[in-house]
Amino acid sequence: MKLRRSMLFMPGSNSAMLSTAFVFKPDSIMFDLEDAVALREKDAARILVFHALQHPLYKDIETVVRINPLDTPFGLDDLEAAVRGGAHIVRLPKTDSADDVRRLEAEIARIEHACGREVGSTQLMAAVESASGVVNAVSIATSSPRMMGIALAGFDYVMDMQTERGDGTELFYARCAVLHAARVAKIDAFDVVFSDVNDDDGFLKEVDLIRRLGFNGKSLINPRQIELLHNAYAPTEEDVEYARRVVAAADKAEREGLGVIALNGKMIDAPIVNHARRVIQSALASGVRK
Ligand SMILES: CC(=O)SCCNC(=O)CCNC(=O)[C@H](O)C(C)(C)COP(=O)(O)OP(=O)(O)OC[C@H]1O[C@@H](n2cnc3c(N)ncnc32)[C@H](O)[C@@H]1OP(=O)(O)O
Ligand SMILES: O=C([O-])CC(=O)C(=O)O
Ligand SMILES: [Mg+2]
Repeated sequence: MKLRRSMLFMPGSNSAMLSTAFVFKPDSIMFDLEDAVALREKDAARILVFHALQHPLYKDIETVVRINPLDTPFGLDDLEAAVRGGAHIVRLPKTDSADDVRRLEAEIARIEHACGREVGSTQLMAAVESASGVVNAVSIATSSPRMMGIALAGFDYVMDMQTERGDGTELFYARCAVLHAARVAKIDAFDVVFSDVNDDDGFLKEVDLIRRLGFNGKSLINPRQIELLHNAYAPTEEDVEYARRVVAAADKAEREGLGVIALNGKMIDAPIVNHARRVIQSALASGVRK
């Protein structure tokens, strides 16, 4: 089971962070060339990220580069650096339509071919940050076999919607739309950045909501959020114990040729057994909640 709970952003211009970030062990690390990088640092950041991608310290971790959109003066140069540097995933911000992804895909294939990287090996994800992006989420998510994920980017999205971040009501439709698009396309879904790095309670409340909705994980901005997120996503010992009993009861029922059965008065059928197997797999991959 490939876990993608935490995708840690870091400004591509920050050489101190680039040289230490791998120690925090997020599931994926995201070098940002877009909004975390000042205009006059764009070129320097691109070179730093190109070198960081090839450093042996990053060889065991999934790497993502958030490029600038292709209609900016930086987008294509960013893409060259990301693909030639060997990024596993390119994240396209401010994706409004499937055409944005298709244009990116064509450029990636050209660069892979030119630099001798296997054509098709660079994966893609799209961040939707506007009403158009959210409304087009299904066509964006299904736009390319390279797509591995779709993310909701809350800050630009609430601006486009002429509102602001609040208790989550303002994101409810967008979260559901992005999540459904991901499940239609069979790719991963990532929730928004939580910006107050000192508010653990607020962060955990948001994580509880998005975990129950079904998101694979979240974009993060600070290493202190990683452990909190991973722990909240791990199943509890009771969940695992119950899942084991469900699977054992289902296996016994199958040997005896029975279909639906009951365990402690609760119906056990195929979806419930599948869920139980998933809980066990996820405990094997992430451990149990502390
Ligand atoms: C709307 C958007 O587009 S969001 C996406 C773009 N934004 C970003 O990439 C922001 C990334 N995050 C950051 O820059 C920072 O975490 C901030 C500015 C939010 C907070 O900074 P600080 O208050 O200094 O964080 P904090 O005190 O927790 O830092 C502790 C250590 O972790 C490091 N650190 C902090 N954030 C990160 C990060 N995202 N990646 C790697 N290392 C980090 C710091 O360098 C510091 O290291 P040190 O102890 O060796 O000096
Ligand atoms: O992509 C993200 O998660 C962060 C971002 O740009 C936004 O919220 O506007
Ligand atoms: Mg944004």
